[in-house]
Amino acid sequence: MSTTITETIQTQSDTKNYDQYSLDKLSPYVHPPETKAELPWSELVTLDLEDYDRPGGKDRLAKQLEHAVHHVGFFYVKNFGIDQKLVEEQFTLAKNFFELPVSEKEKYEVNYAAADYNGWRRPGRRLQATTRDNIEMYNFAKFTKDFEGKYDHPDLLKAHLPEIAWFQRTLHSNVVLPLLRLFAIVLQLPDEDYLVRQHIFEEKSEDHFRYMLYYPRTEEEWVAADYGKKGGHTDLGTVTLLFRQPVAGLQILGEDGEWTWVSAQPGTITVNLADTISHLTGGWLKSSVHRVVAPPEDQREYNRTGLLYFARPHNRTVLEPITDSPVLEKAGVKPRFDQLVTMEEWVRAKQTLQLNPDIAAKRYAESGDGTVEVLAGFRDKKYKE
Ligand SMILES: O=C(O)CCC(=O)C(=O)O
Ligand SMILES: [Fe+2]
Repeated sequence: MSTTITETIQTQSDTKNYDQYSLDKLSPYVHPPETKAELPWSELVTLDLEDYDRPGGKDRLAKQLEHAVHHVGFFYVKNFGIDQKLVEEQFTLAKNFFELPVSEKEKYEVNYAAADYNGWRRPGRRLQATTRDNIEMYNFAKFTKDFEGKYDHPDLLKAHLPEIAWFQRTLHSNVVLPLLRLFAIVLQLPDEDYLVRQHIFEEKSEDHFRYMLYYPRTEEEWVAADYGKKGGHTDLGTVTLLFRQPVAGLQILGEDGEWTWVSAQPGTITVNLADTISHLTGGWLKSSVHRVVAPPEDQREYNRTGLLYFARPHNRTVLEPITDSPVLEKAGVKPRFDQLVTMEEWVRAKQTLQLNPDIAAKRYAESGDGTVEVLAGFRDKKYKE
């Protein structure tokens, strides 16, 4: 089934001559140098996914995760079965995409009003303190039958859709699904595949793969943006995968109320748990608050390029706490909504706020207490510092 889609994409690509976009003709992405600054780094565990298929490996990894998923919400994975060269190629595609003229990129612009994330999101739509954001993105929906023909792409990316589709699908099978089995083991679910079955790649869900770019700012601009310190948020899906890149900026809010910096461990993906997995466990699995702040001074001049994958359950999933987990039962977790809510409703509600800053600002102003009701009694809050 998967190959059919990939083959279709391949056939579509082949009807046109995309020679000029072959990787050897693109300007290669080069990682900026690492910072020499001494920063308070987060202490995160690293899961070696090579251990997953060895005897006893899953239990060992689940043990290693126990604290991280309940108290921290962030960890690294390594040895996830994607050649580093293919990762570098995705960075190169991202770089070359962002270098296209605006007149080309805006043909693929996100439909903000429809709360549709996929496509190109232009920088500067969101207010950050007293200035505009410096972030540009391009999101790819899953390459599955539900989205076939729905989104067009610039030729540069069309020339590489088979690789992009493969990359996205492989992240799902090599990282997301194994992690969901490990979470099930941590929760002591009788069925290790319980969460996996809510995340079947071929079924309709809003997972997406993203190229992201943070533009450098002058000192004046950083002052106006409050150094990004007010950008604390949680992500809306199941887990977010963030490829290693060296420009520091990502910070996590710890249980002690202190922000620490996520470091760039070569060959890793940084994983954070997000809202949906938290909803499914009544908050027991931690959707961690994080933000991206001004890089240390020796890295301020560089573009900060990101490759991310956002995993989400099927749209029809009901976001109630799982009932057959002894761990959740013992903790006495409660539903986080005051009525039954599906993933589709949750995505629309939270994405409407994320994509339409004016609507979000108005609703925060109306509530007056720094929080906003996203859906059915569940509230998000603004982090001031
Ligand atoms: O770029 C990063 O390091 C994190 C980005 C992020 O938090 C997000 O896109 O939700
Ligand atoms: Fe985030």
